[in-house]
Amino acid sequence: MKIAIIGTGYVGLVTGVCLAEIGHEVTCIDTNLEKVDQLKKGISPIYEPGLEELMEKNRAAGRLEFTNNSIIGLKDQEVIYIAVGTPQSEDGAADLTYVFNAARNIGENITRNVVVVTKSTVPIGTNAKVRQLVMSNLQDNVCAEVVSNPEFLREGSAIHDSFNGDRIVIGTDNQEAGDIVEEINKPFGLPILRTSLHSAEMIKYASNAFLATKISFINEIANLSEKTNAHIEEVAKGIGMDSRIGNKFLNAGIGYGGSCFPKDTQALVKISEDCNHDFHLLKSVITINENQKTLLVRKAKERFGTLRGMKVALLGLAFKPDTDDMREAASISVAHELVEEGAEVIGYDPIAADNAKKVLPEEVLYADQIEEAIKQADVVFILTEWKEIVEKTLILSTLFMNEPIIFDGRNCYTNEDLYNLEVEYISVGRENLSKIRENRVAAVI
Ligand SMILES: NC(=O)C1=CN([C@@H]2O[C@H](COP(=O)(O)OP(=O)(O)OC[C@H]3O[C@@H](n4cnc5c(N)ncnc54)[C@H](O)[C@@H]3O)[C@@H](O)[C@H]2O)C=CC1
Ligand SMILES: O=C(O)[C@H]1O[C@H](OP(=O)(O)OP(=O)(O)OC[C@H]2O[C@@H](n3ccc(=O)[nH]c3=O)[C@H](O)[C@@H]2O)[C@H](O)[C@@H](O)[C@@H]1O
Repeated sequence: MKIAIIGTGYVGLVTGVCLAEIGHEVTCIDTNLEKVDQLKKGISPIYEPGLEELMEKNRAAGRLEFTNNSIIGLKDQEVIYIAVGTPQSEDGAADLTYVFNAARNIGENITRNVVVVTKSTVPIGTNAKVRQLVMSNLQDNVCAEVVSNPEFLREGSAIHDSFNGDRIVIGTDNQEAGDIVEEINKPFGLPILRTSLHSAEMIKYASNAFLATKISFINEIANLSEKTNAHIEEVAKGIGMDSRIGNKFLNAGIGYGGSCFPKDTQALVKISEDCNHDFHLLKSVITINENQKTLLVRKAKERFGTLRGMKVALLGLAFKPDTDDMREAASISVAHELVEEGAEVIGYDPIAADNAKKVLPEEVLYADQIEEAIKQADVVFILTEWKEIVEKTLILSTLFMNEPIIFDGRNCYTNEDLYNLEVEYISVGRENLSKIRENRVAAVI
């Protein structure tokens, strides 16, 4: 099938690469000339293990190309995907400017009947507006039908998720258009759910809101576990063994960040307000998450009294491992609070440091190596559980710090990992593990 994709950001690129991999002829269009030039040279604008290799394989096979010219890109296409950004506007709503521009662009440039497939996360009712916009901008005597096909991939494992996801949702009020999109997706071999347009749009927001709720819930249980001497990993394991609850997304820590959970939860609150519905639960999820981001700063202040003049190494700056994405990363809130408290901040991230420099306070210094960050530090904060950070932090802190002290926002270590090491270790939702060790040692003596 001949397919165009409007918007070659993260989702557009991954969608294009995966559709080409299953045999379709794909043209990815983007208005950002610099991005298109990079892509034509085989350079992905996003860090994701394996993405560039798959992109190159399909470009070489002639199934994948990139352009910033939508007249050429949209000509003779049978199916056009919209994968442009839907960022958060000031009032919390999804900003649909890019989606509506893409819809107008489609209307102006299509030369045959098309199916327009929306991958972007959009509020309920948006796809109907997309169809109206396409139809009211047509230059030729052609027609367009719309299908909502929300995306559920995770950053850092997007290619894997596309071939191993739990479901593909195809929402449309036009049976024939839905059949075409179903046919396109069959080679992925995943369960396909057909729904109405509105239900598909709602499924995407409800999925992200539910996952965010799970995280805020486990974080509240973690905060309570600290006050009641329970151990959050044991608690999470115990509740997760109930198949009705499930064991995923129960990792307590310093909250969720990224390009989607924060903006999509805000957008769903705004969608609710617009229907005169007060979504109490989701508003609490957002508030809990905001508080959780700076939990380590509060713990450090409690431990030291003041952080003024202390050198704090922030290990891991991206919102999660295996990505260079800094959008809504906890490190932003943590670095701002630390600078306000008068601490000196040394940031380290294996991949995201360049992006971090654009969003962290200018007072933050950066280390090129994890060793360098830890050597300079009085205190270490773990913010992102990169493999390198988990493997090296504990041992390097004991080697290079006079009085090693680690505040771990991602619960990377167990009591066994700390065994025999002279390090003070403070994590989330667990009794101070180093204290447990001290008590055991005292008991033995
Ligand atoms: N990033 C993620 O992990 C996921 C994102 N989504 C949703 O997918 C959508 C896209 O997200 P990202 O890929 O992260 O966005 P992004 O911001 O990385 O990329 C959007 C791209 O669209 C381009 N663009 C904007 N208007 C255009 C136009 N009229 N014509 C051609 N190109 C245009 C921009 O230059 C940019 O390259 C959003 O609605 C997001 O909520 C859904 C699931 C996962
Ligand atoms: O709509 C989207 O953009 C995507 O948002 C998330 O994907 P992503 O943001 O890439 O990353 P996740 O792996 O879901 O992690 C999000 C945040 O939650 C945090 N998290 C995750 C899981 C957990 O148990 N605890 C926890 O704190 C992570 O550290 C991270 O900051 C969803 O998982 C995807 O299904 C969805 O398509």
